[in-house]
Amino acid sequence: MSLQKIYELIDSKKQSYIERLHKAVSIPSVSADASLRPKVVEMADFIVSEFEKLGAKMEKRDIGSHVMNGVEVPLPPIVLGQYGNDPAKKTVLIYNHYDVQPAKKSDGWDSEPFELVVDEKDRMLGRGVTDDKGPLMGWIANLEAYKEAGVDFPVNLLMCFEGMEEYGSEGLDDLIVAEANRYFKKADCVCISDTYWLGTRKPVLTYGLRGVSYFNVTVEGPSADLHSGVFGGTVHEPMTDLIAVMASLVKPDGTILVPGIVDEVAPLTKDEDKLYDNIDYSMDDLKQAVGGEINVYDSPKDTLQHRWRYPTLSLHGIQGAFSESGAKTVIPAKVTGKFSIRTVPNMTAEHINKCVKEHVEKVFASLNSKNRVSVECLHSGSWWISSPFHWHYTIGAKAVKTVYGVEPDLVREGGSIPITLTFETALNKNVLLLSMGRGDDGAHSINEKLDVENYVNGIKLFATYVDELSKSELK
Ligand SMILES: C[C@H](N)C(=O)N[C@@H](Cc1c[nH]cn1)C(=O)O
Ligand SMILES: [Zn+2]
Ligand SMILES: [Zn+2]
Repeated sequence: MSLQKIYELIDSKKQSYIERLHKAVSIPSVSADASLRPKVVEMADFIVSEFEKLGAKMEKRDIGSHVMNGVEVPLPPIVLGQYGNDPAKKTVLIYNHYDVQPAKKSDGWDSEPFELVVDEKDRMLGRGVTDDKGPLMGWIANLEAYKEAGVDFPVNLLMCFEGMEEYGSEGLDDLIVAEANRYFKKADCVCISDTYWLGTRKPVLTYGLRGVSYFNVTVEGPSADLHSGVFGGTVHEPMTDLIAVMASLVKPDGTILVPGIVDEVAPLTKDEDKLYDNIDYSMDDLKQAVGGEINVYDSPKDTLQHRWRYPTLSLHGIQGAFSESGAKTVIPAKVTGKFSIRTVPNMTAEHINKCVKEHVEKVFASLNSKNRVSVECLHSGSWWISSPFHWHYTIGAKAVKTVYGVEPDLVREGGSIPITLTFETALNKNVLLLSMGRGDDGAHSINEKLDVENYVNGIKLFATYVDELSKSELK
């Protein structure tokens, strides 16, 4: 009965939830841009103030600084929080991130990325709406809904929000390990909402993530950019060398060409293969999500296996290269290629680093260039895999069934949340990934969106999840 009251209240407060997300989106908390670091801190302050208004005890933990492009920059704080401390109640630790990927209107957005708009299809557009400000605002709305409905919040909440997830979660590991038996001691389980449904129709529970190792490969030679008419063909050009190195990493069909990378990949067993048989996903879902018929594999099974359980290597960009419109005839003096490898069980960061370094140096040597090359791993985070048959997933599935009327699909995610494994191992507690947005939300892309329906139902899902957790025997 009280859940029904909360659902009605959530429905009636929809507009105010959209307004709160609007405010959050208007703070460009881009962790990868050092000049926007004050905005990341402003976002932390916004979260603290919203939770404090509801009576939560919040604090900001300073975790020092890091070096970005040769400059020392303060890291944004980790926001910790506590709501309720009743020994008779269960305690869940929630994690979200308040930083976002970079975005510029000129990337191809139809609207200003840092101004939330609701379109005619009732979709909210703006950077971070689905990744991960919508889910974070969803938790605030959940607390608020219980309070306004006059219903006692059924569990104790511990909170951990970071502002560096999109940049390798720097500094968070140490804090979690240090606080595992202090701030986080009472946690019975961990809930992370930073993933998406597989498609657009069916809710999911996510029990696996890939890891990520992100690399810079830099080629430099001349002391300054050169005129290509004067020097072209008479000097070794860094960009030509870099393109040769980048092209040696991966085939157009996605096959990784770095020797040794796949050596540690766990073989696919028959039982694991069967898990892919009944998942609600079609080639059309892929086409819709990417906006074109550009599939490498012809079956959903192969597509999902290459998203979830095989490594992939993607090329992201070249820093220092001419990239404006027009026709500048320059030979760039120093260029840095960026690529990442998504990792899976049982790959290790050490082995990947070694393989990449050896390969790049070998390919570069074969070019007989007089330029210099260097390789750097910017960050690496581990893959994570759990059991979807744990009691925590059972209550998550019950909550999904209550809100959506269907059993969730049990899925893995091709993306990475580097801190998940740290939570699981340091706290020795189960982690559940509870998704709010849909597979076509366009996280990290232009026109990132979150359907208002998913936002509202996501808030109801959080409300139902804490209710189910309060009734659970934790086994
Ligand atoms: C799945 C999650 N919402 C996400 O987007 N994670 C990022 C993490 C990351 C790592 N390096 C940079 N960002 C991702 O998977 O790309
Ligand atoms: Zn995210
Ligand atoms: Zn992200």
